[in-house]
Amino acid sequence: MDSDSDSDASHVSATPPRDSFPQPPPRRLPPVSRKAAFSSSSSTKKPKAPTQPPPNHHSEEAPSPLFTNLPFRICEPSNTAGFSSSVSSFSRLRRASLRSEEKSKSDEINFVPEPDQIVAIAPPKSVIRRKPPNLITDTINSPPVKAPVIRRSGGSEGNFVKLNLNGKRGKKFPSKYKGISKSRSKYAYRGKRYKKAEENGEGEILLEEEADLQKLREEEDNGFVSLVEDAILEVKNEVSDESLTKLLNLVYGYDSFRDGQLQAIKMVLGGTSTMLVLPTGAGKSLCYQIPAMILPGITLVVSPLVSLMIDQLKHLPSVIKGGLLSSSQRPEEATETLRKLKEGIIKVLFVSPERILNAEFLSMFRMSLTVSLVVVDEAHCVSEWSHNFRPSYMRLKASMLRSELKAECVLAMTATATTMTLQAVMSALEIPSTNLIQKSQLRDNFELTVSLSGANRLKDLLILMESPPYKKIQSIIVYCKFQFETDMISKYLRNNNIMAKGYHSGLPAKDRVRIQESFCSNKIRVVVATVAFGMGLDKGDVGAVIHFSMPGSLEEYLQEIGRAGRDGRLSYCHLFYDDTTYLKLRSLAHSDGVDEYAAGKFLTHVFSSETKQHEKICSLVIDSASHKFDMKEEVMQTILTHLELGEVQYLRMLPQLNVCCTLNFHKSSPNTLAARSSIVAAILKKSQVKQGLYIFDIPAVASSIGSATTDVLAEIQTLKMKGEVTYEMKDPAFCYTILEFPRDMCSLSSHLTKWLTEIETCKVRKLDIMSSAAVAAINVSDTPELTSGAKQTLSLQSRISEYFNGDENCDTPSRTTQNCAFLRADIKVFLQSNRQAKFTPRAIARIMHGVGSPAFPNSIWSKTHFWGRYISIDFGAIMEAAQTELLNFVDRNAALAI
Ligand SMILES: Nc1ncnc2c1ncn2[C@@H]1O[C@H](COP(=O)(O)OP(=O)(O)OP(=O)(O)O)[C@@H](O)[C@H]1O
Repeated sequence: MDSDSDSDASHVSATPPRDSFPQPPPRRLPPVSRKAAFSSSSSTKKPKAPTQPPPNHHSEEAPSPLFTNLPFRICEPSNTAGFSSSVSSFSRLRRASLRSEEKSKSDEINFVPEPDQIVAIAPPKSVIRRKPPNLITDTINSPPVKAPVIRRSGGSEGNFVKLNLNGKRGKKFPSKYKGISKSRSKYAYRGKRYKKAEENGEGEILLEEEADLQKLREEEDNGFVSLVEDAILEVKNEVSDESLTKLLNLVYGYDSFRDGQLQAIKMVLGGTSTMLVLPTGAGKSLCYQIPAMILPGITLVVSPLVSLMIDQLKHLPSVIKGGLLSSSQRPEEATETLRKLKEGIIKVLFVSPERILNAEFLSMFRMSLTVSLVVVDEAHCVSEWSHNFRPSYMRLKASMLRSELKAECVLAMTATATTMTLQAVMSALEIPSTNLIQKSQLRDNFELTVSLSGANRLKDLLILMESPPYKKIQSIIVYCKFQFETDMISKYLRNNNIMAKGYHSGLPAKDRVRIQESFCSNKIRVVVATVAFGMGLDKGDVGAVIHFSMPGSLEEYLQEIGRAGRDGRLSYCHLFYDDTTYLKLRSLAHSDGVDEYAAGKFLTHVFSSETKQHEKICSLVIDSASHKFDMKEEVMQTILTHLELGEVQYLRMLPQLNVCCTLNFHKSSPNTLAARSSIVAAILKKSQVKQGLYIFDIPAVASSIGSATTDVLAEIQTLKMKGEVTYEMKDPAFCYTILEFPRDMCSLSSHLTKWLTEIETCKVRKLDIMSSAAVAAINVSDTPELTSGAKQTLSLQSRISEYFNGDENCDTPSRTTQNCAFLRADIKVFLQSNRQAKFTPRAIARIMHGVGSPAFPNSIWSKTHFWGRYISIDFGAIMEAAQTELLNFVDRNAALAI
């Protein structure tokens, strides 16, 4: 997304259409009933108190008179019934920006979960409640007893991830255990007492006192650990509701499981691969954390974003030791984690999909480690029909997990999957349909409203935020689509005395961490963010999520509103809808599409005759290939991954590399070094010498002597350390070795194009469905018995339910038109005035939609007055018209040439 992820597509510009759509009349906004968001599992439920409405995030107030001028009106929530969810239960290829998020974060990650650094001690009673991070359910009837938890001096939390960006070690995240800070300040005070006491000659007495205290602490630590051990043993002896609830209570302080948790935990403990669909904030993490305590081997958790992994690691209870491995980690960090894994210190390992099947990782598992459970978090990423397909998730096919990791049990978890996505995920992970646990995908503590927004959306936002209930809400996220919008909106809000900060993946990691922390500690009231903010964010008291721009799909909408109301209280989600944003997003949805012609050219290059040597290391320089085939980097990567992980394994991907190296010899002569090293000899043989500098292609050198590229890199690094050489590397490239040549290149390229076109169509359909749900909510008919907020909520709830449970492929009306009288004439003029360029129908359609591509970048093509002119005409229709005009153009020129 990364999103993580979080691409926010702001690199692509699209000009607004000349003709805007006629806009439906403005509607009014909402009230709704209040209801607790979660229900606990039946077996462990305490007798429920009569249903209480969830408390609001604001104090109630009459609607502001300001609202009379608005295109919408916000009413106070009433106790209207009908809020119970009848609902059961991004396909942008966002790898580049997800990677950039991973890269930028990698330098900041410093994993230091020392064993036994934190020890929580329990009172000598049998039931201790750890501080529950979030008191969500109405099932937690009694206030948790505070455990007298003490952290050993100098220790850190069990799974604390250091992001020591401001140099204030250990102050980045608030302690999970409030008691800890108290005890720390007690010791700080004791330290002062020591100084004084030493001065008074009483030092020895105090030292004795301290030793006693230390002993007591250790005894208490051991007390808690042994209590947990006993509870684990009890579950091992008999997996029952009682034994599991006891463990839950002891470790997390919760009285009961939420709906779906107990069932999932029991299935996993029974070794049954399970697909778990629970809404955002429902507590999916607990469904692998508890089994991880009980199962004998390691629990591997595959996560799409490093930021998400850090977050999950941070939130592991201290009794579960965790670790993290990602491709963006520094080698020392990875080595340290691997050491801890080998020593059995780590019980839960978070790993990126890229790392999970890497050779070093696998060899370790084959030799000594047992995997009891593989957890596929955000499992929708496995499917190309999801809103957030990650090609690297294709590595997680059950057959590969079985053969490579000997993993028998898989737990796949998501909050947002349509029936089609679920089927694809379950089939890839070989989870039988009977092993599906699916609860409503939408929590019922949301008031969902939509209003039509015109040219002055900023003003609309301000009016909304200054009106009840938003006025009194302490914690708000405003989502927008483009990075520049985050700065613009947050500045506007600040100028209007609302404490707001912008957040997007382009910000330095340090700033992102600071903003998230300030938001979590309520120093910032509003974060204005792109999709980069939020995944996994577990801040209980976010009271409102406002969509300044519409999301690209109902899945994205659900994920983003899912940041609100995680404490179970009624929360408010408002969406500003406008046709301009819808059309811009629709155009962008076409930016990853590929024509058969381009796919064929690409495949021919990948399997070019030069590379017809098995096990030869081939490379594809990203920039030049991207320009040559007019394909974005992430699209090329998707195709290569498909060639590696599809039905036939045509190639094996190798780590990406800067392939062109320029070497300067300083001390010994090149020949002297070549006599000592076969790698240097190969370098001399394969180099072009320019002005005394040796320029060579690393994969070519490695292939010539049957070595790996990493060996060549290691050799030149060693020479550099000895002062023998200096070097520079450029041209990042995909590297691969060919395992099998396609027998029929044409059918392979047509198969690939069909697949990529289906993904493109799916993405556009998701956007149309989102738009249609928003417009339906705006147009919801007036019925006197319900307030407009309640009606809009019901309308959106039913659309969401239909979408996630029904047929996603059903026809959804598009808000684009099929043709325009001047289109073909304009394409003709465009071709005549740009005779020098070689266009494809897709390239012309992109220009007419105002979408840049590697070969036709905005920086150049946005200057033509055709740029974005036909954004409201269906992309496919423009491609067809362009195809006809291109053929006419070629015929005409051929005739002229004769
Ligand atoms: N049985 C329970 N009782 C009370 N609180 C719980 C329970 N289980 C989990 N929680 C709390 O619910 C919150 C959300 O949990 P978690 O982060 O696992 O949700 P999630 O389902 O993974 O959400 P998302 O999909 O948005 O990441 C956490 O603060 C967690 O401690």
